[in-house]
Amino acid sequence: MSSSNPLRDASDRRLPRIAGPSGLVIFGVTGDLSRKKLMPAVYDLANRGLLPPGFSLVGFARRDWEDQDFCQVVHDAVKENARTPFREEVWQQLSQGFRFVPGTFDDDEAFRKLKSTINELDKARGTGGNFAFYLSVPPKFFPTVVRQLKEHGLSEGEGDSWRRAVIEKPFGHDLKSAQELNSVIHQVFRPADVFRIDHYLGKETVQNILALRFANTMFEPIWNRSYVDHVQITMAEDIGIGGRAGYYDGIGAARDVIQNHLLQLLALTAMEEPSSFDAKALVTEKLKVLKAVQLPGDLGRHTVRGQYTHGWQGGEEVLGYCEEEGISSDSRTDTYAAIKLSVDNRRWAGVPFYLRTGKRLGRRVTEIAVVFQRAPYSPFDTTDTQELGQNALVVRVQPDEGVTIRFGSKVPGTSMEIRDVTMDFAYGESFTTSSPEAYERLLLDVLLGDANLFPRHQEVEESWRILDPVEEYWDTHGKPEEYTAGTWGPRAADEMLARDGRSWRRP
Ligand SMILES: NC(=O)C1=CN([C@@H]2O[C@H](COP(=O)(O)OP(=O)(O)OC[C@H]3O[C@@H](n4cnc5c(N)ncnc54)[C@H](OP(=O)(O)O)[C@@H]3O)[C@@H](O)[C@H]2O)C=CC1
Ligand SMILES: O=C1O[C@H](COP(=O)(O)O)[C@@H](O)[C@H](O)[C@H]1O
Repeated sequence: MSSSNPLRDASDRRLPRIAGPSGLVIFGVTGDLSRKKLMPAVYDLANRGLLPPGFSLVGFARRDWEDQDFCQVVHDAVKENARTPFREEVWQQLSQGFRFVPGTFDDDEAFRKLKSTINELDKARGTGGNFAFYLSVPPKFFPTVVRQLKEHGLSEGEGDSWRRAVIEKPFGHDLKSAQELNSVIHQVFRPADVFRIDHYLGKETVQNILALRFANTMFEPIWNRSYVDHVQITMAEDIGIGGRAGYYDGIGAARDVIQNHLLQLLALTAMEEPSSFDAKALVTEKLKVLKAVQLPGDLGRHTVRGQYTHGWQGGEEVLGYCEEEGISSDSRTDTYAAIKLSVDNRRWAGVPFYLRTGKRLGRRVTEIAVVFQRAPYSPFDTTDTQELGQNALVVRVQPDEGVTIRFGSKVPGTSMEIRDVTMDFAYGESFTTSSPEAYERLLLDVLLGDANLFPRHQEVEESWRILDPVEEYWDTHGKPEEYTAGTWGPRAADEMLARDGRSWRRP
């Protein structure tokens, strides 16, 4: 590793791969995602020494900014949200490659300027003409931007240089639109150059599901219908929609995260062991599971959607969804969704998978709880086992990353009283290195052309196949049930599980 390159730091061995000459164009650079995640991730990658010295970043947005205004915006975003400490020498080298192109997505002149900017950067910084275009924009603009890239000769590099498209989620709003979008994108980019982002796959704890299951011997023998009672996958957020009304309204919780993040978590939890960890082997196994997923017959009893109303959170008064800026008072968008699914194969037949997500819930927590059946026979007095629940293995995806195993243990004393206890693995205690942010990992993978952690279009389409009937059912059956902000969602969600003799975990 060259000591003359301030962008490199040999101390970080967790992400040893370094991107070759390249640059990144972010469309929608003024948005929430860009500010909170993408710009800080670029800086963190540079700080860890994983970007090439001439790395370049082009922001595209409808602002009347000069390059130095853009630099200031990135600077502020980095200071606020980067994970690694601010180092002046890294910043100086990185920011020399920052350019800004003002314009809207239908502005041909702006795309011509983008092309000349990329050519200029190639000469000035040695990007090799290799550029990734990150579409961090409202999904309805994905086709327009992709077409503009083709129209202006940006989608293909010269010689052996590469051009890649990074598409945010949700990819379409149903199966049909996802297929249409796919066809537009594939008319422009080769399949290997399309990176559909699902940032949950970039999370360390999500990748660890595969390590937990397939690097160990003790879990796999009980990871099936003979031992598992049910699986609960929860993605709870305490935040509301922030300033994202334009994106969120009409999309709702199920399209926003069940179609992608939660179904990916389900696929990783339920899939068979892949023959290797390359993209093809992983997608083969994930796809088999997604194809086996079925909805219950009666969607009225086995799905629930909700919408938060005014309430209190962390001691602060918060608005109801329909009172948020940009949301109409009669919006029927779901901010909470819960769905029961089955995985109809030999391993999982009869084991329900319950998925739930919501905004303005009691706490921010994402977890996968594999809940085991009760022992078939108990030699203990029932009074002694009143506080013994079901064994469970909980993958704590965030924020308190780790794994918990819950089991019964004898309470010290002269009687045989048995109670639930937990055994915990916490990342913070077992490892001294902190996890890279998901977007950091994924951006690096894009620059390296490594598609392992990106869903393929077949997975995306299979996920829409699962969700479409639910959305159609909801469209024609009333409106979401209200829940007070700061609680754990609508009452109907508790009733849904109670009918099955189960209850949601209170993480
Ligand atoms: N925010 C998040 O936490 C996450 C977001 N995503 C995905 O990322 C994408 C972007 O989301 P997010 O950043 O939250 O959205 P925002 O609404 O915050 O940002 C959207 C961006 O697109 C620009 N834009 C919108 N309309 C136009 C237009 N007509 N012409 C030019 N620019 C336009 C906006 O520019 P302007 O400032 O001028 O309006 C802004 O830069 C979405 O696909 C979302 O699903 C995925 C995971 C997490
Ligand atoms: O994709 C999305 O994810 C975020 C939550 O991401 P996390 O990494 O903090 O769990 C969510 O807030 C947003 O609505 C959704 O689009």
